[in-house]
Formats: sequence, structure tokens, C-alpha cells
Amino acid sequence: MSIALTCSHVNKQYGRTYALRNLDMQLEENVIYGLLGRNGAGKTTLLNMIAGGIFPDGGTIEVRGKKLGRGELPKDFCFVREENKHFGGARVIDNLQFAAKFHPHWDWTFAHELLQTFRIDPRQKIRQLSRGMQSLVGNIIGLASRAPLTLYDEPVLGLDVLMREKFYKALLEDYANYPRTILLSTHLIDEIAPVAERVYILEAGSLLLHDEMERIRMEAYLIRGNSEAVASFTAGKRVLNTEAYGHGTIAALYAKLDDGDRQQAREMNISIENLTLQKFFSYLIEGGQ
Ligand SMILES: Nc1ncnc2c1ncn2[C@@H]1O[C@H](COP(=O)(O)OP(=O)(O)OP(=O)(O)O)[C@@H](O)[C@H]1O
Repeated sequence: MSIALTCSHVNKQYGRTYALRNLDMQLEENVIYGLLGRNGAGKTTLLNMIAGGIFPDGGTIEVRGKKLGRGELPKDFCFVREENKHFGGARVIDNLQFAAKFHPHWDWTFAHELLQTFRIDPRQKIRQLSRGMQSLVGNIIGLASRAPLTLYDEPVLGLDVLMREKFYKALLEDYANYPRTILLSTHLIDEIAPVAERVYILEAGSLLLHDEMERIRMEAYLIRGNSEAVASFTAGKRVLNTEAYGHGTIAALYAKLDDGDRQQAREMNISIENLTLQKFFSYLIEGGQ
């Protein structure tokens, strides 16, 4: 297992607000990670910090074993920001040519294929593109750079559903042929579920949870039944949140349920359903555990 990125005890404060608080993160090479969190959770600050744009008040960031110094950029990385910079009358092709100079793994054939996929005319001025199309130019750069560490901050913001699907498809297909470490922040949580292999969830600058997507898929449940039965069934299991309804209780569980548990649930008249990632995220945040 090779490590692409390590954040250790990272802190960043703006006045009295902790944008990041004692944050630890370790990304393995060649894995796609989702970065989730509510507004203001610290996602952009973290991505900016990894990209060398902000220096932590405390803690360290290492990219492929090399500690980032103040003002230092990591080697061989690509950061696709929420809003990409463009100057004056720059055309799409100008931005791509500029990006190509900085990315040693850049693939022009792939970049042109992506322009066609997303129906972007390379001669068009960036400022004349819609918000969504501007995001796509950034995403094309992120993909064609094939950087071993690629960071995306809200890459699908402003994209219609078809373009979002096309982006994720292009990302997954290219990743299968050219594996790299990808960290992708998004608010469209359920859309990231089939894309990310692991997720980091931030809340108020701290890490709330990091886990395998597969585990969340297999072990996040909503159970519903008589309050006493639910209390007895959930005893000793990780309960994210409980809500009363009439004489019953709904509980969000994060636990492995075996055949014995399922049999017990049937006998107690308790229903069990799987939680989507979005629901899991909401219960985790609401429950604060
Ligand atoms: N330059 C700054 N000056 C003051 N406060 C800041 C600055 N940048 C970020 N913050 C604060 O730090 C916290 C984290 O902000 P950040 O932008 O990292 O969150 P986020 O998770 O990316 O949010 P969103 O999903 O809304 O983009 C917020 O409380 C924000 O107000």
C-alpha cells in the first residue's frame, strides 16, 4: 500500500472559526475518494491546503512522503477548483494549452475527445460559456492531466444531469485505464456513491467519519418498529440517530446484521431497509456521532 497524501493534525482558524480542526487524513495511491460535508464544513479549505494555496496554522501535509512547506506546491497534481481562473478573452484552447504545460502526463488526444463528448468548441471564449460549460472546461483539464493526485472541488456544480453522468462515466473509464488518486468534493452525495471507493465526511472542520463505500452500502440501515423492540434490537449496535413516530421508533444503524439479527427482527416485527449514502450522511450529521 503506497500513500499518496497524509494530513496530520491539520488546523486552520479564521478568527474564532475553525475551518479545519485537528484533521487527519490518509489517501492511498490509486483510489477514488469522495469528500463530503455540509456548507462550511471545511472541504474547500482542505483542498486548497493540499494544493499549497493555504498553509495550515498547525499540523503537516505530506504528498508522496514529502512535507509541504509554506508556499510550496505538491509535485504532479491537478486541482480543479469550483471556479476556474481565466484571463480576459482567453479561449478554451488557451486554457488547455496552458494546463498542458504543467502536467507531464497530459494527453491531447483524450482532451480533444472530451471536448467532443461535452460539445465544447475549443475556439470559444471562456467568459462566453455558461457556468456549467466553464465547469466542464475545468473537468476536462482534470481528466486530461492524468495527474497522479487530482483534486476536484464540486466538479458537477451547475452541470445538467446528462453532463454529470457523462463526466462520471469519463472519469471512471479513464481511471480504469490510468489509475490515480482522486479526491472529489460534492454536495450531490448519492451521485458519488457509485464513483467513490472511500469517503471522508467532515463536519465543522473535523473528521466525522471515513470509511469504505462498500461498508456503508452493506451496513447502513434504517430500522422501524415498536419502540421497546427497537431499543432491544439496537442495544450494543452503533445507532446514528433515532426518531419517534407514533408508538414506534425509527433508528438509523451502522452495523453488520447477520442472519440471526434478521431473524430476530422478523420475530420482533421490525422492518429493515438499506440507507442511501445521502440518508446515511444526513443521519450521521443529525445524530452527531
Ligand atoms: N478566507 C476566509 N476568511 C474567513 N473565513 C473563512 C475563509 N475561508 C473559509 N472560511 C470559513 O471556514 C469554514 C470552512 O469553509 P470552507 O469554504 O472550507 O467550507 P466548505 O466545506 O468548502 O463549504 P461549501 O460546501 O459551502 O463550499 C467556514 O466557516 C468559512 O466561513
